[in-house]
Amino acid sequence: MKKISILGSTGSIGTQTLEVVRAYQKDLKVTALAAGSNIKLLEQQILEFKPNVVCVYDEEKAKELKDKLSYLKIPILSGMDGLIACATEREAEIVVGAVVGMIGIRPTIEAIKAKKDIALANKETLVTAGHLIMPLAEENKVALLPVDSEHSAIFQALHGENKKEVSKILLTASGGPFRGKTKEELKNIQVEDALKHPNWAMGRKITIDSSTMINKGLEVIEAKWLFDVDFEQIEVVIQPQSIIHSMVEYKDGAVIAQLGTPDMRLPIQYALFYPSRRPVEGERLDFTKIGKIDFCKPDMETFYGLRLAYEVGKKGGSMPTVFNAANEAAVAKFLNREISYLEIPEIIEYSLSKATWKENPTLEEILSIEQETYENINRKWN
Ligand SMILES: NC(=O)C1=CN([C@@H]2O[C@H](COP(=O)(O)OP(=O)(O)OC[C@H]3O[C@@H](n4cnc5c(N)ncnc54)[C@H](OP(=O)(O)O)[C@@H]3O)[C@@H](O)[C@H]2O)C=CC1
Ligand SMILES: CC(=O)[C@@H](O)[C@H](O)COP(=O)(O)O
Ligand SMILES: [Mn+2]
Repeated sequence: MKKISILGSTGSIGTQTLEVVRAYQKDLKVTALAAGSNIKLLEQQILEFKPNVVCVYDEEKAKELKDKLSYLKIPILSGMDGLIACATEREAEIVVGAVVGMIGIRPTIEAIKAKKDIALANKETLVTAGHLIMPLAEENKVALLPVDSEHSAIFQALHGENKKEVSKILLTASGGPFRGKTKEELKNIQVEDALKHPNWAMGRKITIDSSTMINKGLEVIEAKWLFDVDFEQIEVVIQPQSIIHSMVEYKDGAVIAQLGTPDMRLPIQYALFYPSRRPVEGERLDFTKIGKIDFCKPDMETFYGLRLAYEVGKKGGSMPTVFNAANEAAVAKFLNREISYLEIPEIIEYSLSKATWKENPTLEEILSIEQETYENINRKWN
C-alpha cells in the first residue's frame, strides 16, 4: 500500500489523482489533502478518503471547515505551515505536487527534505527553483517523477536508455486555441475564448498559459531541469492533435515517442506506480480512425512569450523567477478582466526590463524577487 499526500487535491490534477486512488484502493492510501479555499469539495474528499491531516490555505475557510468537521478529529490546518505539514505528513511516501503556481516551492522543498518522493505537476516550482530542487532531490535520494504530460512522455521515452546518447528533446505543443492567428487577431480575445483548449480540460491558469504558449515556455525550462539538457537541445514542435506527448531523438537519429489519448490519469498513474504500468479505463488510440498526425514550427513572433522563456532560461539566475511571477500576475489580472489578452506578454517583457540580475538565488531571494516583480507590475497596471 503506497501512502500519498496530495497538494492541490481539489484541482484538475488533484481530482484526477483521486480518481486513480479510487481505481486502485488496495494499492494507494491518501494520508494528506491540501487545497486553497474550495472547502465544499475538500469536505467530500475528507469524508471519502479519511486523510491523517488536511490543509485549507485560506485561514477563514479552514476555520469554517474545522468547525463543521470537528467530530472527525482530523487536524485541519491553514496557511504555509499547513501546506508544509501535508507535504511532510509522517506516513506519506510520495507527494503529488498539484497546486498551481510558485506557492508550491516551499512545500516541495520541505517534502524532499523529509525524504518523500515527488510526483510533480506543479511546473512553476521547477521553473523558479530548479537549481535548488534538483540537487536537493539528489542529496536526499528522492525520486522526482514528472506528471506534466510532455515530461512524462520524455521520461518514458528515456526509459532504459543512456541519457548521454540523447541528441535532442522534441517537446510537442498543441499550439492552443489561437494557433495560426496574427497579433492583430489576438487583440480582442476574451477570457472565454482563451479558456477553450482544443484538446485538454485543465485548470484556468494553465489553460490561459497554453493559449499564449507560455505553458510551452515554462515546459522548456522544466525539461531543462528534469532531464539535464541544454536549451539548444530542446525543440518545440507543434502537434495540434496532442496525440504525441513528446519525443526524444538519439545520437543515431532514432526517435522514440510516447503517444496516447489526452488523459492525465496515465502520467499521474505512471508517476505513482513507477516503474510498473497499470490499466487505465477509457478510450484507446485508434490509428486507422486518426488517419494523420500533423506537425509544424511554433510562431515565436506572435506568441513571443515562448521566445522570452528560451531567453530567460538561457540567462538563468533570477530571470526565470521574474518571468514566471510576471506571468502568474498577468494571467490573474486577465482572468479578472483587468487587462487585455495581449498585455500578458507585455507585462512579462516589462517585468524583465525592470528586473535585477541575481545568480543562483536562494529560496528567500526567490520569494523576494517574486514580491518585487508583483510590486513593479502593480505600480504600472493598477
Ligand atoms: N490540469 C492539467 O491537466 C495539468 C496541470 N499541470 C500543472 O499542475 C498544476 C495544477 O494545475 P491544475 O490542476 O490544472 O490547476 P487547478 O487550478 O485546477 O487546481 C489548483 C489546485 O491548487 C490548489 N491551490 C491553489 N492555491 C493554493 C494554495 N495557496 N494552497 C494550497 N492549495 C492551493 C487549488 O485549491 P482550490 O480548488 O481550493 O482553489 C486546487 O486544488 C499547475 O502547475 C499546472 O501547470 C501540468 C500538466 C497538466
Ligand atoms: C496536459 C498537459 O501536460 C498540458 O501542459 C498540455 O500539454 C497543454 O498543452 P499545450 O500547452 O501544448 O497546448
Ligand atoms: Mn504539459
